[in-house]
Amino acid sequence: MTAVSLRDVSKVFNQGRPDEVTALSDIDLNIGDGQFVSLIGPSGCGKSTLLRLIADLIPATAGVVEVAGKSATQARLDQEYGIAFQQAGLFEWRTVQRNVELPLELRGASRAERKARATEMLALVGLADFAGHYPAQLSGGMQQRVAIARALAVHPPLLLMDEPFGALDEMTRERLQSELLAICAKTGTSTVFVTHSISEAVFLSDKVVVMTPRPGRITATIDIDLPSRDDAARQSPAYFEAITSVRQALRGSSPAAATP
Ligand SMILES: Nc1ncnc2c1ncn2[C@@H]1O[C@H](COP(=O)(O)OP(=O)(O)OP(=O)(O)O)[C@@H](O)[C@H]1O
Repeated sequence: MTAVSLRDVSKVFNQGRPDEVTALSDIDLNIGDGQFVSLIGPSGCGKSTLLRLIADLIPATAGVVEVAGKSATQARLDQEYGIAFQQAGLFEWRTVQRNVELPLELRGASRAERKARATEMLALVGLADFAGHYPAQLSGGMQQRVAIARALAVHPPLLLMDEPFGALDEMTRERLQSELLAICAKTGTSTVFVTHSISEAVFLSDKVVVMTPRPGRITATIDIDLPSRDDAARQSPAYFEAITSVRQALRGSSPAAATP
């Protein structure tokens, strides 16, 4: 089945006003079940807007957005996806455990079910021993792992992530990338991942979608085929070749490259 499908989608902000912005134009994108897809492109090319359309946080101006074969609105109501942003966005006054329980509370899950699921998710992200801590007592990387656990707590088939590792140091980032891949493989979750990092996109993805600004469009879709997704993969010729392909696609799409 198709996890996400966008057909001929556009998004115009402030339509009809002097400050009108066409953030996205002619977007066609299909993401298969279990696929990991990254969106990459220069600032302002509409990556976050695309993610927000899929999440039904904002409506499309034209075109069709479907998640798990349903309208984006229905998919949101059915909690078909979890979201994690650059800021972990945890509630400071709730313990780690109770942060992860939140989406289950919103769904009306029983106390026992919430506790069991949160415990399972915290074990999955390696934070079983921190359930009783408060967010301020955790490092940035640990807070991101709590945010991922929370996003996955309702076992959504789809995970939407907007630069979740952007604020982390390189070593923590690489470790969380590997952990995320392991979690997605274990749970069969499809993922849409926004990043500014070419190497991050290549390491994580089955498919890298390259976007260009003004108006935001998709200019290339690059399939990534690495022999493995472990640390050795970061040294493989296939990894460096894929990085070059994405870099070239980005150069081709940058305004500077169009200047004679
Ligand atoms: N709520 C809004 N109202 C008006 N314009 C908006 C709004 N949200 C985004 N835009 C505009 O839409 C365009 C795309 O923005 P978006 O945040 O999706 O880009 P991005 O690729 O995620 O950028 P970055 O990499 O800097 O995060 C930009 O020109 C932005 O100014």
